[in-house]
Amino acid sequence: MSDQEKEEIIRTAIRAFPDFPSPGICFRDITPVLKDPLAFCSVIDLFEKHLRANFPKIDVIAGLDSRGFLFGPSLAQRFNIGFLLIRKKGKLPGPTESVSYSLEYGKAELEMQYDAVEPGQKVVLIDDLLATGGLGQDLYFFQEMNSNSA
Ligand SMILES: O=P(O)(O)OC[C@H]1O[C@H](OP(=O)(O)OP(=O)(O)O)[C@H](O)[C@@H]1O
Ligand SMILES: Nc1ncnc2[nH]cnc12
Repeated sequence: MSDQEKEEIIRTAIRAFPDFPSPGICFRDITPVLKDPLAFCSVIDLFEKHLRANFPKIDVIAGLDSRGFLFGPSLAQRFNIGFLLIRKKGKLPGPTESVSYSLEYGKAELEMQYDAVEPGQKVVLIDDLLATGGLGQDLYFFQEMNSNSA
């Protein structure tokens, strides 16, 4: 199957819900992608292809709470590398680093364990969608921890 066909399967599966969770927001619902093995596999295939083409060295896949957790582990398996959790505040034990950011609706704070990444490791952040790009701040989060974000 071509990449274009995979993209079409994914695009068709994602549903749009206007005015959810508040007026003016068009919510993109990925749950049908998870229900359909072909759509889910297409997502992982395209992520993998993109990463292999653009990043020669990847040490860790990091998933953003919570929808990044749905795709990250399957992708990490493709590369035979580890997966780490970046969680909403207060969920991870031990020393953590945190960052606050604004979302399309509301604000949030993310945390990761201080020893989750070794200095110099190349980390790929995985999530389901970009709305305002507020999560781009996570790049600074990783830089602060002496890592390199791909
Ligand atoms: O581009 P942005 O404005 O940063 O928004 C995108 C982020 O918002 C959603 O997560 P949310 O915080 O709603 O959490 P959830 O995955 O637990 O629903 C989505 O899964 C992305 O992580
Ligand atoms: N428009 C949107 N659809 C789905 N999830 C979101 N998270 C933030 N904005 C979103």
